[in-house]
Amino acid sequence: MLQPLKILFRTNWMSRSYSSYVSRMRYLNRIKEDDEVCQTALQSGDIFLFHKLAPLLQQTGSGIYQFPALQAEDVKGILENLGEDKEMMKDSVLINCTKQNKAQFCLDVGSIEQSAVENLCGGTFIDLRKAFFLLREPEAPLASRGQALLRWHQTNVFCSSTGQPTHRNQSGSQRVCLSSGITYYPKMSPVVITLVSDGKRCLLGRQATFPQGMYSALAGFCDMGETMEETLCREIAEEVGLEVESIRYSGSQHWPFPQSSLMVACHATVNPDNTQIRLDTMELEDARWFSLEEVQEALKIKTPPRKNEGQPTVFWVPPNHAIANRLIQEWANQLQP
Ligand SMILES: NC(=O)C1=CN([C@@H]2O[C@H](COP(=O)(O)OP(=O)(O)OC[C@H]3O[C@@H](n4cnc5c(N)ncnc54)[C@H](OP(=O)(O)O)[C@@H]3O)[C@@H](O)[C@H]2O)C=CC1
Ligand SMILES: [Mg+2]
Repeated sequence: MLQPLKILFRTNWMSRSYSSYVSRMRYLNRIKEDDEVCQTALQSGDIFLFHKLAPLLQQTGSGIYQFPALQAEDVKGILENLGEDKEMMKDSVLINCTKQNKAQFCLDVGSIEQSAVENLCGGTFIDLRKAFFLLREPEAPLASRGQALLRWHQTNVFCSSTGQPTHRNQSGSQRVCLSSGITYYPKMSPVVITLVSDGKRCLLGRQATFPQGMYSALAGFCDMGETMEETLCREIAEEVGLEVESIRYSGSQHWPFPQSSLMVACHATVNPDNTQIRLDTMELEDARWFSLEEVQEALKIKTPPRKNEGQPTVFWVPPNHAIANRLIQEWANQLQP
C-alpha cells in the first residue's frame, strides 16, 4: 500500500531514526555547509581559544593539563571585558561536534594581549609542540586539529593564482577566490610510516634532529601520483636500501608537526636473507635492527631519558601520542611468546 506522499518525502532529517553517529555526522556536515546553521551552532557551541596558534591550557589542582571548552557567552564576555569587538566570534572555525551534538570551534585571539586573556580565563597559552604531549586523548588530537585549521586560514589569505584575497565560509571549511573562482580546502600531506621487520627484528631509524637516543619507524611523504604502497617501498629503498616483500595496514593519525600530515601506518617485511642496511646519510643519521628485548626495554621508557656524562646513550622510542609507538608496540606484541 503506497505511503501518503508527505511521509515518503519527509525532510526533517533529524527526526529520522538514524544511528546517533549518522545524525551527528549529518548535523556536522550541515554546520560545515550552511552559514546560517553554523551561526546558530556557534551561539551554543564549545569554543577553544588559541593565541597565535598556541592552545589555551588550564592545569587542575592535581597538575593535570586540560584543554578548556569555553561557552560562546563566556568568550563574548571576555571580548567585551577587554574592549574587543564581539564580532571577532565570527572568526571561529568549526573543528568537530561532540557526541551530544554540540559544535566545537577554535578561535585565535592573537590580536589581543596574551596575559590579559590568560588572566580572565585562568589558563596559559602553550606552544602546541609542548601542549600536545601535556594533553591526553581526545584533547591532544582536538587541539592539533584546531591549530592546523587556524594555521591553514592564516596561510591561505590570498589566492595562489590571482593574489586576490580569499573569502571563507562561516564554518571555515573552505576559502574561495571570487575572481578566479578557485575553492581552497584545508589540506594534509599524506605520509607513510613503516615498521620494517625481518621476522625476528625490527628496523628503526633516526634523523639528526631527533632527541638523543630516540629511534622511530621510517616515514616519508607521498610524491604526487604515488599510491601508499609505492611511497612505502620507495622510502624504504631510499632511506635504508632494502626491498619490501609484504605490507600490512595498521592505522592512521593526523600529525601536526611541522605541517599537517596524514600518517598512514603500515607493517612491512623484508627477506631475512637480505637485511644489510645501506643508509642514506642525507636522510637519516642512523638506522639499526633491534631485537624484541631491546624494543621491550625501550617501550618502558615514558619520558626522554637524561644523558649522564660518560654513560652510553639510552635507546628509546616516540611516546604513545605518536603512531610510531603504536606500530612498535604492535610488532612487539605479535612477537611476544
Ligand atoms: N607521528 C609519528 O609517529 C611520526 C611522524 N613523523 C612525521 O612524518 C613526516 C615525514 O617524515 P620524514 O622522514 O621527515 O619525511 P621524508 O622521509 O619524506 O623526508 C622529509 C623530506 O620530505 C620533503 N617534504 C617536506 N614536506 C613535504 C611535503 N609536505 N610533501 C612532500 N615532501 C615533503 C622534504 O624534502 P626537501 O627538503 O627535499 O624538500 C623533507 O626534507 C614528518 O613531518 C615527521 O614529523 C615521522 C616519524 C614519526
Ligand atoms: Mg623519512
